[in-house]
Amino acid sequence: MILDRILEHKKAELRHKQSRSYLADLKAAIRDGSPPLGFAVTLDATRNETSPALIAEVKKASPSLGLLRPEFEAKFDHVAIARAYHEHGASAVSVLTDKEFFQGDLAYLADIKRALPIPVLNKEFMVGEIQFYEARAHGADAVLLIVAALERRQLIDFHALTKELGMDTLFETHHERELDTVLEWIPDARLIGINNRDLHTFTTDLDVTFRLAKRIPSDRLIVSESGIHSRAHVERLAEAGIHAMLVGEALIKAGDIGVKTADLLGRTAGVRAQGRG
Ligand SMILES: O=P(O)(O)OC[C@@H](O)[C@@H](O)c1c[nH]c2ccccc12
Repeated sequence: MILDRILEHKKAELRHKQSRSYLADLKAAIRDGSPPLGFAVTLDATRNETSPALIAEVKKASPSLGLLRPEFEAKFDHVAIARAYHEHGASAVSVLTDKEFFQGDLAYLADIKRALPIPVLNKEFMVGEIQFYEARAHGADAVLLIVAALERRQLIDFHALTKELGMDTLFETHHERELDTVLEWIPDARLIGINNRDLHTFTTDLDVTFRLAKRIPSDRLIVSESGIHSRAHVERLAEAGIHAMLVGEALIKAGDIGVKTADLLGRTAGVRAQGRG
């Protein structure tokens, strides 16, 4: 399936990054950069009864759809997109940095971090330690660990490294057994992601969130990921007590990204947003 292909490619990519001087450069950049913002804390503080906190994703392409908008071929203004998210109520931004399958870039992460005061998640396929230094050096406040992609030992060690670097970990699950692995082996896992997308078929189903959420202790923050397209979806998530939601496609493909952001959150876009392209 696609995840296996991506992981294979990611490991090959990492083999070219294993020089001591690269790690030393990243550590120096981390030392000279600003400290991370609290990702989980921000989500918790900005959610309300009618809407989970929004993590809005800067996503240029996906393996199933290719470019999400044809005009991205000529111009992809990642900072303008992130700014629209922020101005219309997103609590945090997720930035895809994988080049091969999502046409992302670590530079997008750094640019967005510099431009905005809200926390950023580095959306990557983490398979080696160097990537955590890269994430932090480019401004990440949180990273994603995909439970289906990692051994138990890696989950534990990568989470420890993430914490050491001052970032938060979002654990992504899709099946009961993956969720149980996290709950059993990572006692301090605060942010639990439930990916509604089946990586074999690419179909999304919000019921995955409702099913898995029942097993999650109430002291955790639940993040519903993928396939969230309408205000009706968001209301169902809010009713189920879901704390946060990760949305890419629906926002990126909207005629007006800012208006769609506000719409998902049940707000009307402000005057500042009107008349924008
Ligand atoms: O574009 P969507 O359906 O709103 O989904 C966003 C996000 O959940 C999705 O991009 C995603 C979830 N987990 C991932 C892991 C890697 C890459 C991408 C993802």
